[in-house]
Amino acid sequence: MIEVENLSVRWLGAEAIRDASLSIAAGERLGVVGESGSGKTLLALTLMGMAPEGMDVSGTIRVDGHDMAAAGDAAWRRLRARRVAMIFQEPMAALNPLRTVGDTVAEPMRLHDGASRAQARRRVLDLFEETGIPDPERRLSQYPHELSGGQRQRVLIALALACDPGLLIADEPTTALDAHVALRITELLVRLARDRNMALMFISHDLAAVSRTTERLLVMYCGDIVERGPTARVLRDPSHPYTQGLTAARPALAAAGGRRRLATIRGSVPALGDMGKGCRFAGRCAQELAVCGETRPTSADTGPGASAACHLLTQRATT
Ligand SMILES: Nc1ncnc2c1ncn2[C@@H]1O[C@H](COP(=O)(O)OP(=O)(O)OP(=O)(O)O)[C@@H](O)[C@H]1O
Repeated sequence: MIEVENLSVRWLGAEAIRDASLSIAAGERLGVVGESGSGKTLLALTLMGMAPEGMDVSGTIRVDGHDMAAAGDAAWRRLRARRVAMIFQEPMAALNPLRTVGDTVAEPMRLHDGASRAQARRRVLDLFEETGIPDPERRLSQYPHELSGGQRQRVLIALALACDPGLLIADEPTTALDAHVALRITELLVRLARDRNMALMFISHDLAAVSRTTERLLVMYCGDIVERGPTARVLRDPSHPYTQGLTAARPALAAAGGRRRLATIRGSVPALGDMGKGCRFAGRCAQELAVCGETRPTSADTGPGASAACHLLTQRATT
């Protein structure tokens, strides 16, 4: 869907991105990790034609085979309206506090698709349902501050999906969320990408989230793509020193012996599915399991005695 060749982004003579080449196929889930300032967000913004003013962009960006280097502002605007959408790490900052979330999500439908008020309302309700926003009818007329952080991130995802993009770029979408809600959001992104055959570019510092969300991984360091490959392989057997340092800093469960401990607790893992709503341990355990490349348990929000089960599992995971 997107092909990038020899992309460089310079500012005041310094190269913030150097000679980057990558491609993302329809329906593919690509992770991007790298230290702060390595160029992840800039790469994403450049793919949307939104590199900050004054930056010098060179190289080739092709979307659906069309060369965007030669494209004018109108073509980039069309691309952002129709093909590529982006969500950010802090949903509160990305939503207009003075508009209801229903109106916010309806706006691109009315603007770009010419949908009537009633048609847009219907589609917003469908999107709220698809993205798991509870009680969608009531939410339509609520303002961002009336929703939880996880619900706001779902609204942003619904907004990004409003015009059915071919690629969704998620720039650290779980950073502002607790581990359990973060797990749910990554599950949602994977489901949406699969159901819609939508490509996903998932930028994160969180290796557990990257490992459960993406199939392929790019590692950025000081503006260079220094490593790439299947996510599980790169995380298991990193070759670049930066990636080696990053993976060495993962939770203890993933370190030597983690697999043994994992084998011990594996029998308890399905219990995660019954854990209580808001149980942070469940999210954390699930993340650690995901880091180890193990199948992630489902996490339904039901079940009595959840925190006791969770406590037991956490104890087992840490001993
Ligand atoms: N508007 C701007 N003007 C000048 N330099 C910028 C601008 N935006 C980003 N940069 C520079 O580009 C480089 C890459 O920044 P970028 O935001 O892409 O990093 P990042 O990898 O996303 O970091 P983080 O993980 O902290 O979000 C940095 O050196 C940053 O200072």
